[in-house]
Amino acid sequence: MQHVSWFDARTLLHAEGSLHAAATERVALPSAIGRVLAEPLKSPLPVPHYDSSAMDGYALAGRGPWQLLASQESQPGENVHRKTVPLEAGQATPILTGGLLPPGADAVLRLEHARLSNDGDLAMIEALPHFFERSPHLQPAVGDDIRRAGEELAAGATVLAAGIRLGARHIGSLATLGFDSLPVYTQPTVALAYTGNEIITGGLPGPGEVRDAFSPQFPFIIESFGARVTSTVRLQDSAPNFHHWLDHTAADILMLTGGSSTSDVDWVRRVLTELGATYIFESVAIRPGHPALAALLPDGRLVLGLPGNPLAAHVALYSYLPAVLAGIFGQPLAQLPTGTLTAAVPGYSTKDLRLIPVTIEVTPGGVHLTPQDKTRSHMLTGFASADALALLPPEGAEAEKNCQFLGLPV
Ligand SMILES: Nc1nc2c(c(=O)[nH]1)N[C@H]1C(S)=C(S)[C@@H](COP(=O)(O)OP(=O)(O)OC[C@H]3O[C@@H](n4cnc5c(N)ncnc54)[C@H](O)[C@@H]3O)O[C@H]1N2
Ligand code: MOO
Repeated sequence: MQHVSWFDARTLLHAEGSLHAAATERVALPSAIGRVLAEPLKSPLPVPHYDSSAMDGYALAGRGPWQLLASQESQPGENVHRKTVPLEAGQATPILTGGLLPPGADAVLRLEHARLSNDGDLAMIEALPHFFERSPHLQPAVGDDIRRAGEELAAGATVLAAGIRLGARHIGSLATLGFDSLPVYTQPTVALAYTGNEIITGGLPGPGEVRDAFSPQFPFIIESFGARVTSTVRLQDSAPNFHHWLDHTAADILMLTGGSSTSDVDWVRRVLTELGATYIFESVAIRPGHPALAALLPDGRLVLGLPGNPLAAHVALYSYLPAVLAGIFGQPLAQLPTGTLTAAVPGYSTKDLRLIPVTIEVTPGGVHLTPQDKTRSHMLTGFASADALALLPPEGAEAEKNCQFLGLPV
């Protein structure tokens, strides 16, 4: 029986994942959200990539007043941002925010800081002096309201490191740099099987029946970790059903809920043994969630068995799948942050590490973890509003104790 610590379970799975590094593919920008970047990205352009105006107003050359050169006629729908006329000292031309700075221009005067006048046939423009009381000539200084090419980033600068998980905000920034597609790791595939003949999927459960606490959200959680759920089935509890599912399901990771404990009706271990699976671990020294298992089938597919008790299953899902995926994506196993408990947690009867749902509050004084109640293995109401799982010793902990925690990002 390979009974391991929670830390060892994660380290073993991370190491196993590292042996199955994901392949790389290119995907269009919007499809890259949530994917893991496979190569570092360098900016193909300086940012901004051209000198432009930061405001609507007038591009100026030299000191004013300025002769206003009319902008060229434009057609409806035409991109006037590209249209410009070269300026000589003493000349100005209208410009829009983001418009290409004309050759010769050295500042921009905002529309609302300008006064138009006529000098004979010439249209003239001056700066309203009270807006420029701190400038030596009561007018814009060289560079005012100009965005210079490259002031944000030089061309070739690294913008993102390989291995980061791409969020929606990364995509906006990469679009401005001109990327159309990105190199990302392929998503490991996960097949899910839910067991439990007592489980029903809708309506009010009667005595001896239980509403399914996994299928409505497990695929979402798994995909938010960066994997792709390729199939889900509901297995009637039986060895032949499980055997058939393992034999006929193609996925990198086969994840089963329930049927993990050691009683006679639990056939999971029996079938795994029949199929010649090698255990990575058979149980973990934690509460809740000790009957979780991980095994390798002879063809390399990974089987993760999550306990049936709902909180135990969630604890196992958040503890182990991200560890495997980090290995597959070439990422280190995440370091666990620490925080202090705001209340004592009483001791427990076993010698196992406990993972207790907590809410997190961050103050200038530090990270505070408030233990939830209603957190026994079959309970989800405390976990539902928790932000993290605090790692606590079996003997419990006093308030103010510092402890590690595993974040619950989804
Ligand atoms: N004699 C022992 N009994 C149990 C032990 C033990 O060590 N000795 N361990 C207990 C612990 S701890 C856990 S956790 C469970 C693990 O049980 P299984 O993984 O075999 O899961 P089941 O027996 O199928 O179900 C347990 C429990 O969870 C409910 N369940 C299952 N699936 C769902 C679902 N999709 N949604 C909501 N609830 C679900 C199921 O109805 C049972 O109540 O074993 C303990 N027993
Ligand atoms: O360890 Mo069980 O998984 O307490 O619920």
